[in-house]
Formats: sequence, structure tokens, C-alpha cells
Amino acid sequence: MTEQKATNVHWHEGDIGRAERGKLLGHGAATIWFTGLSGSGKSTVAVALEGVLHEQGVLAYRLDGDNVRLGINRNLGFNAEDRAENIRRVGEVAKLFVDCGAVALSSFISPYAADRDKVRALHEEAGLPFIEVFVDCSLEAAEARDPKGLYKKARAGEIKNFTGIDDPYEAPANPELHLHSDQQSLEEEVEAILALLRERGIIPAA
Ligand SMILES: Nc1ncnc2c1ncn2[C@@H]1O[C@H](COP(=O)(O)OS(=O)(=O)O)[C@@H](OP(=O)(O)O)[C@H]1O
Ligand SMILES: Nc1ncnc2c1ncn2[C@@H]1O[C@H](COP(=O)(O)OP(=O)(O)O)[C@@H](O)[C@H]1O
Repeated sequence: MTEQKATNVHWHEGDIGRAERGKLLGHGAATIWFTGLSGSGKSTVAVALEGVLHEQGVLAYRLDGDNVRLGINRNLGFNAEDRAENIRRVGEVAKLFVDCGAVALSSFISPYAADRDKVRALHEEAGLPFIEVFVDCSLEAAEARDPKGLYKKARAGEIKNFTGIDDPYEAPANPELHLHSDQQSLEEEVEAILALLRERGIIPAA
């Protein structure tokens, strides 16, 4: 647990709760937590899913590693401690979105199982659904895609501690969904997530 520095602070309850916000929006809420190697397809799947959910009248909002690191987490790098703080903050932000009634689509490498499990616990303790989606892709396939040219730089020694090259990635042991982006199509991946969201009553049946 991150140390609480402020003392004498107290939760202030409001009059409008999750149930009221859910009624207003007409659907359920959840964090969908995409984890996987750089280039595995986390952002691509999240963007496609966001589009379909939007079409269906479901409020979804993406939190993306690169984007968040340009703003709220601009003071964090890529050592294990900074990655843990990155994931802790994003977990808290995702929780706020879900509490607000949205489907939070969170795309971070999140290479450490312990960091992801803390975000899961944060949601579950608050009674909020947390759906971990492992965007599995072989290192060979991710490196062949290399959408941002980062693997090339990592191989050339220009980027240190690059996940999968000289930094670890701990695959989830029990994700709610295990996608194989080097074998499935984008449409199949999106459909698999939609089916799970329907099954859990988070979005209305098709
Ligand atoms: N050393 C190193 N290792 C991994 N990734 C790196 C690194 N340096 C920069 N990048 C770029 O940062 C993106 C990953 O940021 P994340 O916030 O998702 O990382 S983490 O969850 O804190 O591990 C990652 O984005 P994706 O490719 O979308 O995963 C890269 O664009
Ligand atoms: N089935 C698939 N699912 C997701 N992405 C795919 C798939 N097949 C090919 N790609 C490509 O792989 C790349 C994944 O990049 P990106 O979504 O940025 O990954 P990440 O966010 O995990 O770093 C994109 O160029 C995308 O078009």
C-alpha cells in the first residue's frame, strides 16, 4: 500500500450514487484492463472496442500508456518502481471512471502481476467490475510489427529496459479473457470482449 501522507482527511459522501448514474446512462460500468507487450495490440483493440461501444450508446473512455505518460504521469520512467506507480495511479483513475458509470478501457503494458493484482483488488474491494484482458502476442510477432520502431531502437541499445528485450513481462495467470492477437483478427478480439460484457450484464444484449 502506498503511504498515506495526509492526515485528518475524511471521505465525504454525496447524494447521487452509482445506481443513479447507471440509470442515467442505461448501462453498467467496468474497467477493462488490457495488458501485453508493446505492439501486442492493446491500443488497437481498445480503439476498435471504444468505437463499437460508442455506436451502441455505451459511454467508454480510453486510458492509454503513451497518452497518460504525456500528462498525469509525465514524471514517471520505466524502472520497476515507476511502472508500479504508473499502474497504481492509472488504476485509481480507472476506478473513478467506473464509479462515474463509464467503461474504462485501460491499455498499459503493466508487466508486473503484483501491480495488476493491486488494481484488481482496488476495484473488487469497492464492488466494481475488473476485467483483465491478456493481449497475447509472441515477441517475434510484436517485434515484426514494431509500429513505433521501438524494438529496433531497443535491439540497437538506444532504449534500455525495454519490455520483452531486457525487461520482464509477467503474463497473467488467470485473465478474464485471453486474446491471441497474432492469431485472431481484430474483429474477433472485439467480439470476444463484447460477448463477455453482455454475459456479465455490463452492456445490454445485442
Ligand atoms: N523501456 C520501455 N519499455 C516499454 N515501453 C516503453 C519503454 N520506453 C518507452 N516505451 C513506450 O511506453 C509505452 C509503455 O508505457 P506503459 O505506461 O504502458 O508501460 S508500463 O505499463 O508502465 O510498463 C509503450 O507503448 P506501447 O507500445 O503502446 O505498449 C512504448 O511506446
Ligand atoms: N489482430 C490484431 N489485433 C491488434 N492489433 C493488430 C492485429 N493484427 C495486426 N495488428 C497491428 O499491430 C499493431 C499493434 O500496435 P498497438 O495497438 O499500438 O499495440 P500496443 O498498444 O499493445 O503497443 C498495430 O499496428 C495493429 O494494426
